[in-house]
This record gives sequence, C-alpha cells and structure tokens, in this order.
Amino acid sequence: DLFTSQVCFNSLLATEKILIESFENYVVKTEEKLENLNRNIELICKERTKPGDPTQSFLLIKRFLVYWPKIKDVLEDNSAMEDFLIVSKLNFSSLHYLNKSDFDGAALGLARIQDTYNLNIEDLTAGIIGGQKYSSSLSWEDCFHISNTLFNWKLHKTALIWIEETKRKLLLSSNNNNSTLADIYDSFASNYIMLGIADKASEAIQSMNDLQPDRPSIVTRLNELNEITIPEKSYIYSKSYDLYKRTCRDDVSLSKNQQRDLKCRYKTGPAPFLKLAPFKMEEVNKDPSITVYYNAITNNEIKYVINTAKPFLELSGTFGNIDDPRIRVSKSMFLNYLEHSILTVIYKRLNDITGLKMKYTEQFQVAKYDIGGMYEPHVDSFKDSETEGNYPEFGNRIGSAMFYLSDVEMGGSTAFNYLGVNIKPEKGKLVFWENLHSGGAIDFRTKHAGCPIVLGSKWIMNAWTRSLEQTFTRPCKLINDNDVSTIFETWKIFEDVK
Ligand SMILES: O=C(O)CCC(=O)C(=O)O
Ligand SMILES: [Fe+2]
Repeated sequence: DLFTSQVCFNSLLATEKILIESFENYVVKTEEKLENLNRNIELICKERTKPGDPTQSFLLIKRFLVYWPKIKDVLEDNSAMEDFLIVSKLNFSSLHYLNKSDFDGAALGLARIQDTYNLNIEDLTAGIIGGQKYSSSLSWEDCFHISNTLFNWKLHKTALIWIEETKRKLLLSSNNNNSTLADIYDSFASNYIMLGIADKASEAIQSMNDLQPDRPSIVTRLNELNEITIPEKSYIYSKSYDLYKRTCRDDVSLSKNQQRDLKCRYKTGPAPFLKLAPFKMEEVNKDPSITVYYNAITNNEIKYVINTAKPFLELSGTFGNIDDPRIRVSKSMFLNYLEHSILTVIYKRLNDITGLKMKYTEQFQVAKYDIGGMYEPHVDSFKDSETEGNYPEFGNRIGSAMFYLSDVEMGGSTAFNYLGVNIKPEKGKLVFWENLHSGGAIDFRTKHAGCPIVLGSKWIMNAWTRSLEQTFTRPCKLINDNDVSTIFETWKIFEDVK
C-alpha cells in the first residue's frame, strides 16, 4: 500500500514510456494495414465497374486468385498487435508490486495534503498549488474515487469535501445525468450516516429519491438512517490533531516569553574541534531543548549516504501500527556507521556537537518521503513494553539527531505539535533534541511529526542515541522534573474542530 512508499515513480514513468512507444507503433502499423486494405478494395471495385468488357472474366478470376487472398493475408497478419501484447506483457509482469492499495494510498496522499495545508480544493483538483499550475486536473471521476477511498478509511468529514468537489465538477461536465448525480447523493447520505448527522443524511436520501426513485440503495440508506448512532470522536478530527496540522502550516507562533530566550550563535564547544570550525546554530526551543545546526553534513557526505541507501530503501515501519498508512508513509533503511569512514566521521561529529556519548547510538536510519508522505506525531523514545527486543539494556533514546539530506519544494517540515515549532527541511541542516527528562522519564512535549510533502521529495538521516553511560554528559537533577510533560502523554482533546 501506501503511496510513494512502495512505488518507484521514475520506473513507472519509464515503463509507461515503453508502453506508449509500443502502442504508437501498433497504431501506425494498423493504419498502414487499413490503407493497404482500402487500396485493394478500391482496385476490386474499380475493375468491377466495367461490365461487358472482354477482359472481365480474366479480371474476375484474377481477383479471386490474387486480390482476395492478399486481403485475407493482410487481415490475418496480427504481428503489430502481437508485438504490442508481448511488450505490454513483459512490462506488466514487472509491475506485480503495484496493486489497489497503492491506488488507495495515492488517493489518501492527495486528500492528506489538501487537509493538512487547508488547500483550496478547486485549485488542487485543477493542478494548482500556491497559485502555480503544477499538474493535470482531476476529473469528477477521480474526485469520486478519492471520496470513496476516504469513506472506506472512515475519514468521513474529509470524504464530504471530496464528494462536494465531485458534484461541482460533475455539474460542470456534459455527462451529468440523473443516475450519476444520484450516486453522489448516495455517497453524501452514507457519509452523513456514518457521522451521525441525521438531518443532512435524510436530505441527501430525499435528493437521491427525486433523481432516481427506483434506486435500490434508497431502502438501504433509510434503514441505516433508522439505526443512526453518534460515532466515537476520532483523533483525526480532534483539536490536538488540528494543532499538529496548524504547526505543519506554521500557523502557530511562540509566545513572546518563549521567543525571548532563544538565541542564534556559533557553537564553539564543548569539543575543541568546534573552536576551529564552529557550526552556526539556532536554538529553536529552550525547554525541552531543540537546536538546529546549519551545514552539519557536507554535500559529498550526503551524496554518499543517498547513493548507498537508495537501493535498500523499504517501506518504513513504526513500533505501533505498521499497517496503517496514516501513521508513517516513507521508505527507509539502516546504515551502519562503522562500515565506512564517511559515516564514522559524521557519527563522531555528532559527539562534538551534542556532547553526548555516541557509543550506544543506533545505526543511522535513512528515510525518504515522496509527495503525500509523512510521519504522524510520535515520540522517538520507547515506552517500556516497546523497548523489549530493541536493546533495552542500552537505555531509552535520550537524543534524536536528524539530518536533512535534501531541500523540499513544498511541505515536509518537522513539526513539534505541542511546542508550536516548525522546522523547515533544508539540505545540510541538523536538528538535535533531547527526548528524556533528566531523571530518564519520557518528555512527552517532544512529540513531533514529519509533515506531508506537497511537492518534491525529502531525505533525512536519523541517529538515536541511548541513555546508557550518559551520567556525566547529562547529569540527573536532584528533583524530579517530569511532571511538566506527563499531561502530554495522553493529551488528546476530542473536541470537534470542524
Ligand atoms: O521527517 C521528519 O521530519 C521527522 C522524522 C521523524 O520524526 C522520525 O523519523 O522519527
Ligand atoms: Fe521522530
């Protein structure tokens, strides 16, 4: 499943190019064949128009012995079609990985972009983003497909937005007939029923009935309407989820108080090396501390990392719900930093920058997101049960270091949704933050997300450092300081926002 994650678009485009060429070849050859047939039939007809001619019997026999067999031969020659079928069979066999869930994933990806960034849906379906035309328009059928996919994923409020757009486009098109319009009202009704909105559902059923009174689904909807219930509130439509989306849009700003303490400077310690080559750093948040370093990885290093990782990228998992495309849509792989000097240098640099002991750092994780790709709000550190089998003896993930290996044309910020912090991806930048309170408890304020990519793709590299033997790099405070973040562990305000 999962959009962009499994599908390699460049190879799909290349496959399609081969198919187009082969298909064009088939059309040209078939046109030649028809011309040939036309010529022969004209010749035959012309000869027939001279009755009484002394040559008639000779010509008639000739036609049956020469022209008609030739026509039969031409008709029987299917080589052009066979060529096309062979090429398409060969190419389709290499597409075995492409399936319906990729199609669903692509639909969800588009809907996610619209929803997260509050994009004008008429513009988006016209291929316009940020006032600029980027791609072809979607038809009403495309919008209908997206809406139906959203229905199946129980994203009913979002489905309504797409069904509204389907209706708008259908009414503008020439093929709007009663039965198609009734399909649309049917879909309105189904979504309203699932949302527990009886009056709107009833209105939609009425419209469906006006358009197509004999429609069998009317009875089904009426029965469902009789048993309508108020659904459980969904996280996707909660205030806390809205906060995440607003952070992705950079629609929240830090209070004056928070901003006052933040500084930009050159980092010249703790490692002596930094005195010679300081990093430009920016404090993004004080408590918990989040810091950005510019040019923390060179273009050459980036090239090496991406080229090495590329062939091994696989659909990313999370420790939670791996099968749910709403959690994480990206491809990733692990790189052992001891395997190549380029990686070891980067690994050592992290020690210079963060001051943390790097000995218990997990392998680097390289990840790539394409359009629609994202990673929903999460904390990087493990809750106890999840740590099992994942080197619990090395402690929890005390530090997260994330390098941006690419720029992103639009979207793809890292959003700390409880802190209102939006970090824009920028090639060479490093973000570092600490996930744990000094006593070792998870700091739930560090919940963060990779916002959906609107245009382009995004490459990152993560390094998670464990807490074992950090006693001297991060000494424990005398008082327990984890109270401030505990409310954020379960902080979900299930209050509707739309
Ligand atoms: O892609 C991002 O900006 C965030 C990625 C992330 O949080 C992770 O990989 O754990
Ligand atoms: Fe993360």
